[in-house]
Amino acid sequence: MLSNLRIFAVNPRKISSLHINNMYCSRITSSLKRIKTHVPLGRNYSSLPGLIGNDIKSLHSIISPPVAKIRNIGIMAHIDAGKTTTTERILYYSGYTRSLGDVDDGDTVTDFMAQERERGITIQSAAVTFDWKGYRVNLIDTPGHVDFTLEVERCLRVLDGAVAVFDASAGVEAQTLTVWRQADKHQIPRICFLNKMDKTGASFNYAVESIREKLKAKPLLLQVADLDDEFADLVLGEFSENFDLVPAEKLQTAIHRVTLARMAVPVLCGSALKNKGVQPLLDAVTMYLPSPEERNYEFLQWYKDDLCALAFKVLHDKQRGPLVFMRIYSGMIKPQSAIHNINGNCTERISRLLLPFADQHVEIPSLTAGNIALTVGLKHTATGDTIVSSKSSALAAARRAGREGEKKHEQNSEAERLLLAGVEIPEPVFFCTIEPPSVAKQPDLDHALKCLQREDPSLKVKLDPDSGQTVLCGMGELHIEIIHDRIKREYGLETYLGPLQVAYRETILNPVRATDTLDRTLGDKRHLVTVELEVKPMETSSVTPVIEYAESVSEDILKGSREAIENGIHSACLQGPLLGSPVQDVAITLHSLIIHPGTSSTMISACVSRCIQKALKKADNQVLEPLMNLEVTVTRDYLSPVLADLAQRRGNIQEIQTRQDNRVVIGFVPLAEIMGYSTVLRTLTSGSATFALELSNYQAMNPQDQSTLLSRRSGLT
Ligand SMILES: Nc1nc2c(ncn2[C@@H]2O[C@H](COP(=O)(O)OP(=O)(O)OP(=O)(O)O)[C@@H](O)[C@H]2O)c(=O)[nH]1
Repeated sequence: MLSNLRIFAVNPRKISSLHINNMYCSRITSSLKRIKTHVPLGRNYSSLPGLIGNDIKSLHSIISPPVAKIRNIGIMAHIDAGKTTTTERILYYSGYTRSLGDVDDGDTVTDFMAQERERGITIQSAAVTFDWKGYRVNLIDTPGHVDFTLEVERCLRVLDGAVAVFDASAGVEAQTLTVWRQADKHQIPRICFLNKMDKTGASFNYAVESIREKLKAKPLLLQVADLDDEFADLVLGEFSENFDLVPAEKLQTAIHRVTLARMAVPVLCGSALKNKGVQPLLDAVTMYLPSPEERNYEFLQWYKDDLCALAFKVLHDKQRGPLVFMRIYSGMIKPQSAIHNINGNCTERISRLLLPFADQHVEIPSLTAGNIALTVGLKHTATGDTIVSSKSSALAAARRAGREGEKKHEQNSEAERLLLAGVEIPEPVFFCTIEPPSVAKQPDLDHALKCLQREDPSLKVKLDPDSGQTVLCGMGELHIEIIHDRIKREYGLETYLGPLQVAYRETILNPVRATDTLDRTLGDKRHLVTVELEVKPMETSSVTPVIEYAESVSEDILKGSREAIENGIHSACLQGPLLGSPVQDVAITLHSLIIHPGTSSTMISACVSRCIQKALKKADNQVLEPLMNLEVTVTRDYLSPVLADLAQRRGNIQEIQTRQDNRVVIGFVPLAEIMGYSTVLRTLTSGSATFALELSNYQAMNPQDQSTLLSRRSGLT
């Protein structure tokens, strides 16, 4: 409840004694209902924001503000914590929208994709640029649903700071932990916003404790006293003598420093829905989160003043073609100029340069380091590519990086270190076939899938070698559903999806040796290869096979045929003998390879591949299935039916926590058993429970479950 808000008073002129890790909190006993809000609560948000017209304040004339005044910020949280609502309020208070969008009414600015408006969830992150008290803030709204984790990772890579939004009645939830870990990985300074303080069951103390315990972070409790005049008077009057006098800017600088060093996280609270605490949050963003020049990006020294940027998002626009969002780390981008893509090793031309404002874009003449730009005209750049001004500039940077690497005895290749993204693309866990309405439409479907893959590297598309059908592989049911929907809406193609299937893997339990000979004459050429190799199980998990060469295999043979051998190994491991699933956790040792002169590399690959397939068939095989971390939040009354249902789904319950009046069931469950769980859970609990799922690992199926699965697949049951 708002009346239970705990507030730390910061006097803008004088500040009370400061013990950063043990800040004073005071309870406001008076209801904050008396606070006057200056926000009209009308829902008549005028459809799309445009820069001309009354709804949107025009952008400041400064296109590239001083870098110290830039904040590249992301908002991250568990699903439904209120990121989108908070973003809408931020846009309202920063002056860019005249009325408030509402996720429940489906008229928010940042959730501009049709599906987002209908489903009320954030799917694609949209960059929004606005100004606040002389600062330029580039804000990226990131999705909370686990199916879109990669979107979050990608966005975190280009941020200098983040706001973690929590539902104050739930504290730290499953997905908060995931995004928190991701932010740790990218060393992002953060502030916390405890949202939904108006909700029954909201507890400031509980949420702060969960930040301390589950995230292992040190919360700094802050709230500016100007939310409530009466409270401010108390602090400035009666209580002021209790505190040492510390100038406000000294306090701010100290908080800024500890936030930047990630020694602690400032915590603010409020209610985005009820328009409470949003301006202080914006102040905190500008005061405590770092500017781009305060982040220590090691690679900047290699580029000096040359352009270095990261393409972190690609969108396809029907009229303008691919739009590429870029974070500029150094140098400048101009329209009508060429850029070099290090990943693709290609040079292409930017035709236009835009400043992103949700789904509206302002044309600009140039943009400098620290900013987020939107470029038009790049046809080959994909999400995650590193962009520089020219090939020679990349070479110069590589030389500098090489020198630096030598000093530090680093092993990485120069080119590798120049690539900025470093975002791991998780392996998809679901797949299904997709078919166009007619064979004639197959090229259109291929085009749509190619465009969607450039936008979303977690979407994989394969061809089923047996049926020739196109197969979609994705991160979850929702992910595949959204892709299907987008093909229909954005590319006008009505496609048919086959049943959703779990992506299993396979491995072997014992080492096996095999030999094979391929002898084929094509035209007047004889191709003859003999190979002997061993496939053995590995203790450590590795998605790709570990390849070893016995000493008996001569250097000469390897020099000419290494690529062909390894291609053969990789292609053989894509299809295991049990289910045709990828084979993992294996090491392959090549013992001998005899090649008749003139044998083509395709034949060498084919022979190696066939030999591995033979070995895999001889081994004892094991199916590995994706195991999910599951967290179900349910009221006490419904706990028993939820547990009984999970037991039938091969669920393994680890812990049942108490969270206010709710019970939180934490455990593991095989993905195959949890398909369509949202509908089941809704029915079981009359819609009162929520759940979060995340891939934990691949685990060996027990013999009975494995044989049931194999019989089902072969049509015997
Ligand atoms: N009571 C209360 N409800 C809120 C508050 N902020 C948001 N909500 C509600 O919480 C629900 C989720 O809000 P969103 O803003 O869509 O949350 P989100 O984190 O962006 O959700 P995803 O994009 O799906 O991850 C909506 O029904 C909002 O109206 C708040 O301060 N108080």
